[in-house]
Amino acid sequence: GGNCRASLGRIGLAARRSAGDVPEAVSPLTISSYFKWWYKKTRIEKKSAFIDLLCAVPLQQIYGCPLGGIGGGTITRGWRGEFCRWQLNPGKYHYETVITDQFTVCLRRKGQTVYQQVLSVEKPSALQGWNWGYCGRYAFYHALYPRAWMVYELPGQNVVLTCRQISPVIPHDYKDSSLPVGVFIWEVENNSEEPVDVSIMFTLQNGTGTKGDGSGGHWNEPFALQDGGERVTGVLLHHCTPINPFTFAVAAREKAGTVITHLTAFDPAGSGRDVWQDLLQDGKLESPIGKSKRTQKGEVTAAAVCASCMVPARGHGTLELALVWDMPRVHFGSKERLHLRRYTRFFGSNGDAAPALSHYALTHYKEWEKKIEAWQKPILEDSQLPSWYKSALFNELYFMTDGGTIWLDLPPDCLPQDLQGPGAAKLSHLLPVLREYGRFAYLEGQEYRMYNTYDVHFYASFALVMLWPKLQISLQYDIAVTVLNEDMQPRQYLVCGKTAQVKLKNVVPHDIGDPDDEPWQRVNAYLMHDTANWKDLNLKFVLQVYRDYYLTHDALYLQDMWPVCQAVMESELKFDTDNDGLIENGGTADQTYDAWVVNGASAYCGGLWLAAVRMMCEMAEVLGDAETQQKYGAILQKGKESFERLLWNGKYYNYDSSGSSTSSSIMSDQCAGQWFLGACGLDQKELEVFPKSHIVSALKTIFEKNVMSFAGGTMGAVNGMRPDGVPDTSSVQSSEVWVGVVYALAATMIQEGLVQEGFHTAEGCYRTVWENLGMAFQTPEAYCEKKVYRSLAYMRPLSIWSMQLALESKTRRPPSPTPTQKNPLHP
Ligand SMILES: C[C@H](CCC(=O)O)[C@H]1CC[C@H]2[C@@H]3CC[C@@H]4C[C@H](O[C@@H]5O[C@H](CO)[C@@H](O)[C@H](O)[C@H]5O)CC[C@]4(C)[C@H]3CC[C@]12C
Repeated sequence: GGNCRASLGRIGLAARRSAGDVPEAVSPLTISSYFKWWYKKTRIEKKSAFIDLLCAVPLQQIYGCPLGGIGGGTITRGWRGEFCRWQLNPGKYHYETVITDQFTVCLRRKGQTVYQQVLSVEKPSALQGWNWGYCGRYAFYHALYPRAWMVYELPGQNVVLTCRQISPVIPHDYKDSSLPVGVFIWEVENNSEEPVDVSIMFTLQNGTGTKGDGSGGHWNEPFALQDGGERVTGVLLHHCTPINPFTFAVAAREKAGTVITHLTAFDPAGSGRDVWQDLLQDGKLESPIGKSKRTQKGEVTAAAVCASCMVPARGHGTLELALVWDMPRVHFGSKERLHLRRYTRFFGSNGDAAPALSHYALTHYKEWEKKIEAWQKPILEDSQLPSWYKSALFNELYFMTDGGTIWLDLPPDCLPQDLQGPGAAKLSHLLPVLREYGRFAYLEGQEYRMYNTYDVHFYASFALVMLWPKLQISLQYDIAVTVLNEDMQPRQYLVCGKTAQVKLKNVVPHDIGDPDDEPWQRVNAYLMHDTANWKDLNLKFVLQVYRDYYLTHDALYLQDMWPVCQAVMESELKFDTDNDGLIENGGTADQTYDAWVVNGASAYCGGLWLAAVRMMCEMAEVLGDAETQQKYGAILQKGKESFERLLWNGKYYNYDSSGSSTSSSIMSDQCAGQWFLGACGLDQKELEVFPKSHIVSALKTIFEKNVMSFAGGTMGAVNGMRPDGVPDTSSVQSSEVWVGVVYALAATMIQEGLVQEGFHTAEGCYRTVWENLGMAFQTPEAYCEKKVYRSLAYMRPLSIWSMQLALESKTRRPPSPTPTQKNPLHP
């Protein structure tokens, strides 16, 4: 994708667009209120903006598979092996390649070093004494998250190195998946006729490439930990940062025939000649004992660990290294509360866990590999599935950890009121769930710094509920609490300019807060619109509650969520202003398409509404609440009729019923309600909400117009298409493709039997993002036909897991809840 580098632009206030491209809807008034807000935030308060439209992160087409489990921080490596994207402070990203962080190989034959090379194609100005510039033609990179493989064919040496990078991201595992570790397993293949001594040296700089690396006070020490007959040694790199101090460990497993040596500290700002010569001499490092001195202000330091073994002629050897980071206690940006990461439950919170974590990682990675293989194998070996889909399905999962993700542990003595105010006391299983499984949050996007943005999580939630269902349940409990609470603080919203309170009671929040503030304590970091008026958020809560119950059979969860569902549906009912059983949009961009105005009855929100009403009936039946069942049953009858009358045009559902010049646009997401109904088995004939023939006709129209008549059918589905086959350019977002929406659309197509169409539609997005735009491991929210994109590394594309659910359901429908599970109140 390198050829796109210069020509890609961004959508937003800083977009490199010609003036003529700016949609009429972008009012100068809002732009000026954003600018005023931005100025106050960044220049006066000296904080960073939750969405910075004026200083966007530059696009770098360099990323590969990240390291680390869920919610302990992540370190992303590039596909050329560099350590280049850092998220150690929760939710805060730092994009910097730290050139010292490298693997170097040394080969020795007959007691002489014959080859010593940094395994990097770079030729940096730093560390001039090292042999840089490995020829990229001899290196190969493969990633299948959470694993990656780097193969190096050492030129002229008859030796092949394969590094397996593994992170403990294991479905249904709530312990090892939380660990802030990654391992590098180096397989050495000696294809020559003589033995060779092989050393792999791992060098790591203290810090993450920020100014803080030189803030002084950092220091290193060697360590060794023997437990259960296994010995792991390495170097600890301590960081004395004022906020969120942490320790790295670079470690290796000692075993018969393997020698581990180290250098406690070296100067990465110098030539690096001492380290190089040390290794060159005998393939080992000096291994001094004792701690290093603390760094002075302005000084940086680094450490090295080297694993060596002899590989016989035509033989094979293995060297096992690990990188661990221990930042157990974290403050968010407000610094108001101290939080413990999930893994502290197993490894303690004193900040001295790096040796134990290293030992655990190096003695458990084989188990992790087995579990990951057992999970991925049936999909990888399914010859019916195309290769691109296998890559997309697993690799898009990078966002589960690299979405600024945080996974916290709650202290056992935590009280409901410690959590989030009065709402907490009303949910009987809130505390047990959060105490057992912790608290989970991930960003809307690396560039959109809001946790658990709920209208978007609706799409991504399939990945969470299918792979870590307890985290989805925990997240839902957190949302439920905020529904019951309010925040009466007034504030001005940037788009409409009006002042209103931050959070109303009985409505679902937009997000759970900004990690640069105090998430959970202060929700709704988003201040573009007052989302109390959004039409989709409440419905998306109800839809997820039933979907989660259908997939998990968790009756206690259903029971706890039921009053909350009733409360948000009551709030939503006021949007049915003409009492026709269908809600109306308010003539603003009052839903997830937050720059695309919608007025009156709409396919998107109206469809979500009917699906939610249908699910209310289902839940009422399960819970034996006849009155509520009857109430929503009557609304459903009336609403279905209104929906068809107001929106069905014989081929598809109109965008909205306002009769505006774009009312008849074809929206790619018009079947979102059906998507959820189908995923929960509520689409059978006698239960159907939308006539099957209408859904199939709508999907076929979307395929013909939004997919095949857009970019030659090769870029997925444009959000809005005019019936004459020209994209709807009435708003910024109608002419965008949203990757996560496309994967959801593909899932809906599969559910409805349009399997070929579904795969073709989704393939367009995968190939555009991962191949043509070079945006591997940073899938954006949106792109346009002509080289414009928006919001890199985004949550919504995790919706690809709904394609997998649709495929699995076709062969094996999840068993229906048993009668007892179905009706916990009236067994
Ligand atoms: C201020 C402009 C004019 C508004 C008016 O006068 O009516 C706005 C027009 C376009 C807006 C930008 C559109 C893209 C971004 C959207 C982002 O919101 C998040 O994005 C998701 C949609 O991609 C949404 O589902 C999620 O809930 C939101 O958190 C906010 C920043 C935008 C750059 C937005 C900024 C205002 C406009 C320029």
